[in-house]
Amino acid sequence: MTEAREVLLEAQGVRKAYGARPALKGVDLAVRAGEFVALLGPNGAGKSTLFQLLTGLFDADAGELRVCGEDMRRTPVRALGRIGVVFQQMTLDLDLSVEANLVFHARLHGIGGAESRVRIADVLARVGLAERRADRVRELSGGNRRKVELARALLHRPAVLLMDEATVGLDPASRRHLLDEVLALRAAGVGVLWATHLVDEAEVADRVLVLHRGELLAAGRPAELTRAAGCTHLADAFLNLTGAPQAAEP
Ligand SMILES: Nc1ncnc2c1ncn2[C@@H]1O[C@H](COP(=O)(O)OP(=O)(O)OP(=O)(O)O)[C@@H](O)[C@H]1O
Repeated sequence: MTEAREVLLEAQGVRKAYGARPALKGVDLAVRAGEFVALLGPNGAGKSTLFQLLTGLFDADAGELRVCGEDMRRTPVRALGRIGVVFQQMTLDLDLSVEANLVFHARLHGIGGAESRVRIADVLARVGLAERRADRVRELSGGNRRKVELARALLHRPAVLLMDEATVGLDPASRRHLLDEVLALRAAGVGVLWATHLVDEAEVADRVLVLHRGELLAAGRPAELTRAAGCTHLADAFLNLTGAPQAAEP
């Protein structure tokens, strides 16, 4: 059924090398409206490199990237305007209030005045932080800081949400909360690409893409991937495919 939905994010033949060392060796992927896709790979697989290309931080050596049909090379501003992103490293100003961090981001997207106030109230309510809007980010727990980053990523109403190892450093309950918040966005038609090295996060995805050493080794629903590898658990299938031991949960 998801196959009939609009493709929001598309990569075709994407390659990237750092000097002589290839980081992505020709990656094809698609994320559709309302679909949660896990990009599962061990350390060094190329997940962050792919995210840096998808967020326009640098160009691919070859291949194409499109967001809502907008080519990342030809119309980068329009393509980037449809993306929301939470990077692996936190990028909030700890000494500003939750609200001030969001106002700054709203202005970057040309959203000001009453519209900005309405949207900030909306996104903070969505992540359960309406009561914390005046608090400095420094006073928030790690889990709530991540939720502020999620709220910020949603402020300009992106079609696609990119989450790069967003649960790193969070305790199990906070990880689960953040994951649930993002899974709930599917109902609004948001497409999500969720990069992780944790198999349990990939188990709840609509589709899993296994990335290893710059190559996609497998793609499919978690149960399909598990069956195709002749395993009963996705963790074993991942281990078979990549040879990498599953990282311990934080
Ligand atoms: N700036 C860089 N210069 C040189 N090599 C790099 C650079 N960034 C990444 N690499 C290399 O490219 C490969 C892919 O790295 P990348 O960070 O994209 O993987 P990852 O899946 O995000 O891993 P991790 O989970 O450890 O961040 C690795 O071999 C890495 O050492």
